Amino acid sequence: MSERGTDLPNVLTVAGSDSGGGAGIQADLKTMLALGTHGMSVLTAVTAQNSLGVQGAWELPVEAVRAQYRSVVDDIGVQAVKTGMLASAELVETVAELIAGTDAPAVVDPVGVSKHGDALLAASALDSVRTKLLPVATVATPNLDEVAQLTGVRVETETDLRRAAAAVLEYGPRWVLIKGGHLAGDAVDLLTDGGEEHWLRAPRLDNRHTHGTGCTLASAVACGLAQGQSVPEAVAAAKEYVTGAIRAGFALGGGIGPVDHGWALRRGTA
Ligand SMILES: Nc1ncnc2c1ncn2[C@@H]1O[C@H](COP(=O)(O)OP(=O)(O)OP(=O)(O)O)[C@@H](O)[C@H]1O
Ligand SMILES: Cc1ncc(COP(=O)(O)O)c(N)n1
Repeated sequence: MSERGTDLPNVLTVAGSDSGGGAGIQADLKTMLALGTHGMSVLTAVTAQNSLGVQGAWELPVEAVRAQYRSVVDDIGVQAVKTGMLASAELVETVAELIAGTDAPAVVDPVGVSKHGDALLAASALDSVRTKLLPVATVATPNLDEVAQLTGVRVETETDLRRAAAAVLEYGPRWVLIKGGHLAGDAVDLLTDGGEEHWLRAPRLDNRHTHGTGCTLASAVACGLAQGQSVPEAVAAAKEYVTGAIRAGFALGGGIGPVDHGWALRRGTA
């Protein structure tokens, strides 16, 4: 491998900016750097955000999103795409159409609300997520609140994860990774394509600084796919990466601090 990293695969995030640097575009790009890929971004919205919550959010015009995407894909090329905050029905539909025309795997994190309960997607966009975005996903990565919003299935126990996965698969993603991070007990996620089932289990870490876990996990999956891993391989590696990042999460501001994206870069150098 060249020292300049010219062999790095290109990974694109289509997401919102988190001014506090813990989630959104910032989490995605840090993950992409830490996992040995070249990260690129299409900004969909700007949020004024910190460890206490989201103080404001502004969407970008559809033309600005489309132009960023075309600039990246037409010249540089992408080996994987990841989506996060898409804000409105119009943006969801635009991004779904752009992904459908791109020959690369897509990881769709159907971001609905922030950890503090701030809405990051208009209620009027849910139907577009179901019928336009989920069908173009190689892997969809909803958390339990997003599963409930999109399918009506409420998960209270690990066995409910199977029902949740089946309900999301009805909308057409090739794989679904249901994140059980909000359940009590171990942090258990279920990856399935309707045939294979992979249970991913990690001990629940007693660290309240977990801002950005979902963005980080989905970006890490996109990195693995861009590097040629299968979906189960990429998800297993991403789970290990996010678990390490939560373990190293740190206080910042007066509220919930971010996970530490750099932990894997420091592995073996301490
Ligand atoms: N306290 C914890 N200890 C270990 N793993 C956790 C913990 N909390 C979440 N996880 C894991 O982190 C990943 C992200 O899950 P989570 O359910 O938090 O997603 P999310 O709600 O989309 O994230 P976010 O709250 O950042 O939007 C999953 O693999 C989940 O199991
Ligand atoms: C721009 C943006 N995208 C996604 C999230 C979700 O992350 P979290 O649930 O950890 O707040 C966020 N807070 N902000």
